Formats: sequence, C-alpha cells, structure tokens
Amino acid sequence: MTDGRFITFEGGEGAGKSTQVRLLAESLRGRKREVVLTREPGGADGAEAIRTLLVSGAVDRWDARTEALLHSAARRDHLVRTVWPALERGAWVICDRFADSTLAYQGYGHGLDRALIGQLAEVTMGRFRPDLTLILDLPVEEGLKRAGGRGGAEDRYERMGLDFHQRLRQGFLAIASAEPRRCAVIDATRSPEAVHQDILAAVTTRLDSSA
Ligand SMILES: Nc1ncnc2c1ncn2[C@@H]1O[C@H](COP(=O)(O)OP(=O)(O)O)[C@@H](O)[C@H]1O
Ligand SMILES: Cc1cn([C@H]2C[C@H](O)[C@@H](COP(=O)(O)OP(=O)(O)O)O2)c(=O)[nH]c1=O
Repeated sequence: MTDGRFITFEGGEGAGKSTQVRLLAESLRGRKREVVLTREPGGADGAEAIRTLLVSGAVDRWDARTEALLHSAARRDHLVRTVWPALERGAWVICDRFADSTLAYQGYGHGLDRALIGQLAEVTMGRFRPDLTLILDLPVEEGLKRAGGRGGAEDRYERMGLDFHQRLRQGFLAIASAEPRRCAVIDATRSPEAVHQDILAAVTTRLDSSA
C-alpha cells in the first residue's frame, strides 16, 4: 500500500459527522491530495442498495444478528469496490461511519455478543483497520434534536428509544478508551468551525504533519 490513509468518523445521530466529513475533505483537497469522501452503510452500488434496507422501515424490521450481517455485507462491498482501490492509489479516504458503528449500534445498542461482532469483522476485513477514527461526542438529546431538524426518510435508527442512544454513546466512549492510539474523542457541542479545528489538529498530529 502507498501513503493512502483511512480516516473514519463515528458518533451518535446528529453529532455533525456529515458536516465535519465535508469540511475535512475540503481542507485536505486544498492541499492537493486525492481525497475520497464516502459513507457507511453505502459507498458502493451494492452497499447503497443494502443501505436502503437498513435505514428505512419498522424499527424491529431485523433481528440484531441479521442487521449486523447486512452491515457487514455492505461493508465488504464498500471496501472491495471503493476503499481498498482508493488506498492503493494513495488517496486519503474519509468515511462517515465504519465498523465501530457495528460494535456501538448492534453491540452496545442491541446487545449483540461482542465476540460475534469481532468474528464478523474478521470475516469482513481481516486485520484491516482505520488509521484514525474521530468520535464526535455530544449529549444524546442534543444530537437527536439536531437530527430531527434534518428531516428525511432515513430515520429508522433515530426512532429507537433514548436508552438505546445513551448506550451507544457509552459504547463509542468505551471503544475510544480501549483503542486510544486509533481513536480521538472530539467535543461536538461547539460550533462547526471549532469542531473542524480540533479535527484538523488531530489529523495533523496523529497522521501526517503536512496534513
Ligand atoms: N456544530 C454544530 N452545531 C450545531 N448544529 C450543527 C453542528 N454540526 C452540524 N449541525 C447541524 O445538525 C444537523 C445534523 O448534522 P449532520 O452533520 O448531518 O450530523 P450526522 O451526520 O452526525 O447525523 C444538521 O442540520 C447540521 O446542519
Ligand atoms: C455503519 C453502521 C451504521 N449503523 C446505523 C447508524 C445510523 O443510524 C444509520 C445510518 O447511518 P448515517 O447515514 O451515518 O446516519 P446519521 O447521519 O443519522 O448518523 O446506520 C449501524 O447501526 N451499524 C453500522 O455498522
């Protein structure tokens, strides 16, 4: 692999991930490197088709294991078709959600066995991991309020109860403390520009001083 980098954004609903992914991509593009902006579930044709099955419809549409399998299938397609080829070209790939969302949502949120989620990760991507994961953290109520203002049909997860969202916030923080070298927790309560500056600082110190 060349000097490509894989940066993922994680956090609860309405934390500002899409906003920050865009701002980081603009900053990095300004520095003349190829930047690929992508998302999960989705980011490739097959994975986007699976996304529709996951983000719409009844809250209890899938049992936790089926849901984790669908996310894993979408992830594999996304890696094979989009992420790995881009990294091979030396691009910096910025992804809105990745495998930590499976551990947080299906594991901490829905109570799926963590060892099983680890096995799924192994099948899906072997030892491949992000170079840097930015976890946008804010109180659940604030995130849901922001997400609610956004509207749209992709609200299946937003309709899961407050307890569910509290568990996944704790899940993301637990992931960050278990893997502090890979993960940076970002205070997402402040203005988009202030959050962006923190993210740029994390990218510069942890990945590349010329980022
Ligand atoms: N730092 C911020 N402060 C206040 N509102 C924000 C902030 N960042 C994003 N928003 C708004 O909150 C909503 C959700 O943001 P978005 O980036 O879509 O979050 P996510 O992708 O994490 O769900 C959008 O309406 C967005 O304009
Ligand atoms: C990648 C992934 C996402 N999800 C969920 C979280 C999101 O609610 C939903 C769609 O992701 P996303 O479009 O990022 O939602 P939002 O912008 O509202 O945060 O999929 C999982 O449950 N497991 C996963 O592995």
